[in-house]
Amino acid sequence: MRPQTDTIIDSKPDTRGKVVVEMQHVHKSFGDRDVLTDFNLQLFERENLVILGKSGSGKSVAIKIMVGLLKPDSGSINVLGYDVPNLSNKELNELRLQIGFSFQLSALYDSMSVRENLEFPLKRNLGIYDRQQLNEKVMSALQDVGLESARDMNPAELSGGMKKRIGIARTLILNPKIMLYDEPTAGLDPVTSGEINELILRVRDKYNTSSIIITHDISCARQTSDRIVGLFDGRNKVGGTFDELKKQNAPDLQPFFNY
Ligand SMILES: Nc1ncnc2c1ncn2[C@@H]1O[C@H](COP(=O)(O)OP(=O)(O)OP(=O)(O)O)[C@@H](O)[C@H]1O
Repeated sequence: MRPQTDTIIDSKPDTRGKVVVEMQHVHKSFGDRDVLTDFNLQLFERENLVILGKSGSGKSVAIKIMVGLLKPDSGSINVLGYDVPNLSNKELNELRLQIGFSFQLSALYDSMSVRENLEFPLKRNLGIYDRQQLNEKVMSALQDVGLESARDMNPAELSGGMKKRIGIARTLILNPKIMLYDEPTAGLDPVTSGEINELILRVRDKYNTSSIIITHDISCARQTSDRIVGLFDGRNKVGGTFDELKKQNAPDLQPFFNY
């Protein structure tokens, strides 16, 4: 079923794979604050979908509902075939193992080296303790993000861009089917932001992942997106490719494009 948005332009419907995430008519309030009023989203296999919206528009709330960290007041959420609001804790854990969450602040453990940070999810989530297997997986993840040389460094020695890359490597190491990037370029200079954006594209191409990228950075949206959904007033009001949205000149998007 197509999402109910104000303006959806469907540029290449026939080339899309199967739907991996579907959120329909999702409502969420905190007290008397309505954050999501009728939020709809479809994410297709091997698609980079950007959710664009200003600060406080509910992007993170939408993602937390998607992975079962928050319960919606109403609406349906299906992720990789799981009916998210009705999952047991065991099923939720099963689902979350297939989703990689790249946090805004990288969330690396300062007391651990880069190598130890990357080994941590392998040990905790997959029960891998074999030294050779750990070494191979760590090196492969570091190669993916172009930072083999940082293996024995501590997070404090890394630049902001390097931290983001290691954060992405730590997420990729579990081979997720879906990647969630929360403000991947926040706090980075334009050159480093461009490198992170390229990495996001490489991850899609190499691993065939589907990704949701939450951002208010229009350059990030332009570079990384196959499709963009604009979240305004609690709803996904506009959708389409970057060029389609630019042409459309929707009032809600003007502050982003005119930035
Ligand atoms: N657990 C919570 N309890 C109460 N209010 C919340 C909670 N989580 C989010 N909110 C509110 O929901 C609104 C949307 O927050 P959200 O974090 O989703 O915004 P965002 O679009 O991700 O913004 P940003 O780009 O600044 O991260 C905000 O007004 C926030 O205060």
